[in-house]
Parts: sequence; C-alpha cells; structure tokens
Amino acid sequence: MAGVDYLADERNKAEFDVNEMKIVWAGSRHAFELSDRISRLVASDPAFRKDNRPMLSRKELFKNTLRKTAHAWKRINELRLTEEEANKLRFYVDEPAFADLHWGMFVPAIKGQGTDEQHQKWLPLAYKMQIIGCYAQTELGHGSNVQGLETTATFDPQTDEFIIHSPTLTSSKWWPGGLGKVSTHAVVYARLITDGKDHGVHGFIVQLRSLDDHSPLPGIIVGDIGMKFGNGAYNTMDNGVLRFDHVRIPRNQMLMRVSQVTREGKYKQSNVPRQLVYGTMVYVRQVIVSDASYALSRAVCIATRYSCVRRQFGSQNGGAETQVIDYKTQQNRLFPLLASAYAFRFVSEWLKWLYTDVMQRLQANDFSTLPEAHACTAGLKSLTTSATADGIEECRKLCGGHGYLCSSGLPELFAVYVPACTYEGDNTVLLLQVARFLMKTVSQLGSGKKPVGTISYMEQAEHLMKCRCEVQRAEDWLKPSVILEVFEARATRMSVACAQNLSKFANPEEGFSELLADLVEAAIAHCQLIVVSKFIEKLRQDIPGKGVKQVLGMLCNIYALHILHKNLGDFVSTGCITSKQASLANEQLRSLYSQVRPNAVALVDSFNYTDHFLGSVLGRYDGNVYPNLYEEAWKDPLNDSVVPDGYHEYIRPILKQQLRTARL
Ligand SMILES: CCCCCCCCCCCCCCCCCCCCCC(=O)SCCNC(=O)CCNC(=O)[C@H](O)C(C)(C)COP(=O)(O)OP(=O)(O)OC[C@H]1O[C@@H](n2cnc3c(N)ncnc32)[C@H](O)[C@@H]1OP(=O)(O)O
Ligand SMILES: Cc1cc2nc3c(=O)[nH]c(=O)nc-3n(C[C@H](O)[C@H](O)[C@H](O)COP(=O)(O)OP(=O)(O)OC[C@H]3O[C@@H](n4cnc5c(N)ncnc54)[C@H](O)[C@@H]3O)c2cc1C
Repeated sequence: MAGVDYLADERNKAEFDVNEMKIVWAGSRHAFELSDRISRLVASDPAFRKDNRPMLSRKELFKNTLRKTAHAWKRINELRLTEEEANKLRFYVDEPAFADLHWGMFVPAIKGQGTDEQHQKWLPLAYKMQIIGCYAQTELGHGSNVQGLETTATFDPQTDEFIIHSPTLTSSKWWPGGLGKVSTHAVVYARLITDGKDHGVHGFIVQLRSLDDHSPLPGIIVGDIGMKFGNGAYNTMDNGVLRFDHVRIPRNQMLMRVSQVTREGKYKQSNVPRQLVYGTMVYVRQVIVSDASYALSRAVCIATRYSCVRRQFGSQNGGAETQVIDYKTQQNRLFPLLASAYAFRFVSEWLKWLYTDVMQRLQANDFSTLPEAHACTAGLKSLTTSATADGIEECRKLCGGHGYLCSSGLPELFAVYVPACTYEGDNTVLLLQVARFLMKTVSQLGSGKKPVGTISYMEQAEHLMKCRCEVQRAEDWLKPSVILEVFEARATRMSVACAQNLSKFANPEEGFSELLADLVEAAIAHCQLIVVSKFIEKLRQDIPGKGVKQVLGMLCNIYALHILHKNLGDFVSTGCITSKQASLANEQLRSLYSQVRPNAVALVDSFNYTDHFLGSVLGRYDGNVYPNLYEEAWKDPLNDSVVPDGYHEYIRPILKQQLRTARL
C-alpha cells in the first residue's frame, strides 16, 4: 500500500521536537536547509541512480562514475552552487570518485604548501577543473613511513629543472585515488636532492597526462592497481600506480612555502615548521572524522528502522510478535552506536573549529597549536573510523539475514567505508602519534610548561592520580562532572603508567617499541575522553526545542557509560572506579536504554536522510520493508529467465547422470 507509514506509531512515541533535532544534527538552520535542498536535488535526478552498482562490471562501474561526476560538475556550474553546496552535492551523490582527491587533497596541498605565485598559477586551473589532480604520496614499499619514500627529485642547475625518478620497483607510487585513469597532474612527494645532498621528502607538481589526448607524457608509466574489496564499493575509484623515468619539471613546480631551492641550487628553509609538508593530511583527517559520523548514522538509521519493523517470537494469544528493538540485547548493541553517531557528529564540529583556528594562527606565523591539532586529528580519525567500521558491521548483524543482502545497503556501505581505517594514516600508526604527544606532555609536567587545549586536564595530574570516584547510586552516573573526572583520571593514569615504564629503559626509543600496545591503549583513553568532553560541552550550550537537550543528554550518558563498560579493565585496574561502581554504571545504562527506546526512530529521522541516500530497502522511511524486499529480489539479472544460463551444459547432465546411477 503506497503512502502508508508503517513506522508512524514509532514516530508518535517521540518525546522531543524532531525538526529542532534536525537543525542540531546539521549544525545550524542554514546548514539544515542547504543539506535538505541538495539531498532532494540529488534524489530526484535519475542520473544519480545508484541501486545498480553492485551488478556492474568494473569498467561499467567506472564509466558510470565518470558520467555522474561530469553530470555533477555540469549541475554545479548551471546552478552556480557555492563551494558548500557543491560539497553537499558530492556527499549526497555518494560515490567515491577522482574529484574527491582533486578537491580534497590536490587543491589543499597546493593551497597549504604552495607560494602565492604558485597559487596564482595553479589554483585557477584547478578550480575550473581545466587540470585534474591527485595526491601521490604512498609507494609500493612505503605508506606509513613517509620519510622512507624513495622517489627522487634531483635538481639540475644546468637546466633549472628537477628530474623526477623512480629508482626501484618499491618506489612506484601506489594507491593514489584518481591517478589510475583520470588525473592530468599530481602533487608528487619525492626526496629532494641538490648537489648530491638528500633533504628529505617534499611536494612537487607534476603533469602526468597530455591535456590534448590524455596519453601519459614521456617517461611516465601510469595505470590502475586493480579490483578492491567488495562489489561496487570503492571500485568506483581509480587508485593508481605511477612510475617516472627521469621526468623533467621546471624548478618552480616544487611546492615552496616550507622550503625553497634557488636558481643556483641552494636549499633554504622558511621559518615555518617542516611538518607543514604533512598539512594536507591534517586537513583530510578532520574531514574523515566528519564522514565517520555520517557513515555510522546511516547504518544506525537502517538498523533502527528495521529493528522496529522486524518481529520475532513473543506472540501471546495470537497477538503480534515482539519488535526486535525491544530485546535488551538489541538495544545494548544498537543504542551505543546511535549515541556514537551523535558523539562523533559533535566532536567533528569541534574539530573543524580547531582546524580553522590552527589555520588562522598559521597565517599569522603562530605554530604553537600545530602539535595538538596533529594529535587531535590523528587520534580522532583513528578512534572514529575504527568504531564506525565495526559499527556498520554490527548494524548488518543487527538486521539478521536480510542485512547480508546488497539491497540492505549495508554490505556496500561497509566495503566502501572500511579502508578509512587505513587511508590517511593506518589507525594504529596514528594512535602512536597521539601516544608520543602524550608522553611528551607527561615528561613536561612540573617543568612549568602548561598543558593546554584537550590535554589541559593533565595540569590536574596530581589530583587525578589519586582521586576517588564518588558514585554511590546508579543515578550518580548521570552527573557530567563525575563522568569527566573518571575519564580524565583513567587517561592520566594510563599515560603516567606508560611514562613510568618508559623511564625504565636506558634507550627511550627501545622502550617505546617495547610498550607500543600499552601506548596505543593510553592514546585511545585520551581520545575517548575528548569525545566525551566535547559531547558534554555541547550540552552546556543553549539548545532549543522541546525535549531535544534531554534526549541528547541520554545519548551522551549512553556513549560515556558504554565506553566505561567496554573498558572496565582500564577503569578498575587503574583504581578510578570500584567494581561496585562499575555495576551501578551498568544498571544506569540499562535504564537509559529504556528511556531512549521510544525516541529511537525519531532520533534517526533527525539525520534527515532521503531513501535515495540511504540506499536500503530495510531502512526505508515508510518501513514498508517486505513487499519491497520481495520486489527487489526479482530485479536481479539472475531472475531474467526462469531456467538459468548453463542449465543445458551443467545442470541437466548431472541430473541425467544421477538418474542413471539411481537406476543401477
Ligand atoms: C563534482 C565535484 C564536486 C566538488 C566539490 C568540492 C568540495 C570539496 C570536497 C572535499 C572532499 C574531501 C574528501 C576527502 C576524501 C579523502 C579520501 C581519502 C583518500 C586517502 C588519501 C591518503 O591516504 S593520502 C596518504 C596518507 N598517508 C598517511 O597518512 C601516512 C601516515 N604517516 C604519517 O603521517 C607520518 O609519516 C607519521 C606517521 C606521522 C610519522 O612522521 P615522521 O616520520 O615525520 O616521524 P615522527 O613521528 O618523528 O614525527 C616528527 C614530528 O612531526 C610531527 N608530525 C607528524 N605528522 C604531523 C602532521 N601531520 N602535522 C603536524 N605535525 C606532524 C610529530 O608530532 C613529530 O613532532 P615532534 O618532533 O615535535 O615530536
Ligand atoms: C582506499 C585507499 C585509498 C588511498 N588513497 C591514497 C591516496 O590518494 N594517496 C596516497 O598517497 N595514498 C593513498 N592511500 C595509501 C594509504 O595512505 C596507506 O595505505 C596508509 O597510509 C597505510 O600505509 P601502508 O599501506 O604503508 O601500511 P603499513 O604501514 O604497511 O601497515 C601495515 C601494518 O603495519 C603496522 N605498522 C606500520 N608501521 C608501524 C609502526 N611504526 N608501529 C606499529 N605498527 C606499525 C600497521 O598498523 C599495519 O597493521 C590509500 C589507501 C587506500 C586503502
């Protein structure tokens, strides 16, 4: 029956104003209206259809992505969309493509590492997409260890050029998105060599393909690295391989904001930190945290709606069976993910603010907050992408068997999302960067250097090392001050314990290697504290709308207490809480699940996702799952004929042979 809302009862149960929550989720009324308008624009345009993706061959899939990107670009220009609107359009088209790397990495690399002159030359071309670029850093032999890259850029003073060369197989660039088949240019990271001296890795703008016929330029070998995990999924992207055979580029194509090579071949460094060469990664990690909240919220939306539609067991006297969302086990798996989606959304908003602030300071040559920005973006990228990848898979399981069907939208979402744990920095490697930052902070305690920003809690280290949690009743766990203190105490104690263990080693690097696993755990504790504290900060703001703040308060407590429950070992072994307090936290968590339950569907409606964007029969807004799931099955090309191709060659002979055997 068209037009019936099978989830209407669920929507009527909501205790808060959904329209106001939509604005909180979007970030502002402006952001909500923009997002709403663009999502409808995309959903109503048949050119952006995506339901056939898992069925397409790689070539068809890729060509389809080219077509969609060209169409998106046409619409962006026709409608004169702003950058914010264009970015939303890209988001709702929901198909990884070369343009992501062009806008998300190539342009920011030039902006962040180029000089004014280089901006003037390259940015107008890139903004009009008259050149298309990618970010060619990773090689076959090295990704995490950027300082270990092997590609060389040797200055030739005779011709005033750099010679870009791939000296070994392992120096082949490997993975850059958009490189395989599309990019005309790349920012290539290579070891700068002048007068026989190696100055380490720097960025260079290199043209790869002819702007006339797209053929690779002389000395360049370039192609796609092959199929990746999952059908459809990230295979819309042409991740590429690239080799250089003594390719010459003019000297002014080295990105020269951080350091320069003069006409005479002299190497000079500006008074900006060398780490700015890594600046594009900081930018993208911050974008990835925001994407994590969107990917997780999407999976949670599907699993929540479907859990209300799906019924199993519990029918009494012929009445309806139990909605699976009413099982406490389902709630215990689903609601922390719902809470995490909101938590990641708010922490990503804050991270965006932090990034903007750092950028403004950099303009004014204030580099003081760069280490914290690096630690926060690295740590939160790691924490949120790992939790999101696991969360999407959990949502698939929460949908039972039907979650395994492509039409649930969850397999493709998982396949497309899971590389986020690796790209832009392997999650463990990034946590170790946080750990280094923590160890440095601990070692400076008492030196007079005040820890600031997200690490300022360490200023209270003396208190946090010995404080006792005051919880006596389950409700005490609802106090933000209580939650904050135990998270701060746990993070401090884990960091200090690592620092004490490190000090037992004569060689600090040897100690660091030995303690890697503990260091990663300390880094996770610190990052979880950031997420919890930013959620609490959000709740201190004025949030209008009936019941909105209250229900967000429940989610904040669920997020914190669930983390506490999952990491009881840390909290109890560091003496931050007692086992009795742990069981009170669990009791409070159960009560919070019951309070959130009537609001569950409204909380996922607040994401304001169209059915097109969700791409899931199970997550449909109207909850009309079964007829649509049934219909969807018949669309599979395997059902085009009643008798399958291959019957005569393979099935019939077996059947006949079995008949003969049976007669014997
Ligand atoms: C239609 C059109 C629409 C148009 C619309 C237009 C709208 C716009 C559209 C927008 C769309 C966007 C979409 C995006 C999609 C993205 C997709 C994803 C693609 C994925 C791309 C990638 O995958 S791309 C490669 C990333 N590859 C890594 O990620 C390597 C990790 N590996 C390292 O990152 C380093 O190698 C590692 C480990 C730090 C060791 O670094 P190292 O060897 O130097 O060693 P150390 O650890 O000693 O570090 C030395 C000192 O540097 C400090 N430091 C280190 N990093 C720092 C940093 N970043 N910033 C500051 N400081 C840093 C550190 O804290 C130390 O500081 P100190 O000395 O003071 O202690
Ligand atoms: C889909 C996708 C898109 C990508 N797009 C781009 C792109 O556009 N441009 C680009 O330049 N690159 C790109 N990459 C490459 C990506 O950035 C790297 O793969 C990533 O940084 C991880 O590096 P790696 O592959 O060298 O992993 P490795 O470092 O080899 O990791 C292997 C294992 O070793 C562990 N490990 C490594 N070092 C340490 C250490 N010091 N301590 C403890 N454990 C360690 C890791 O935790 C991991 O478990 C992309 C990758 C993917 C998957």
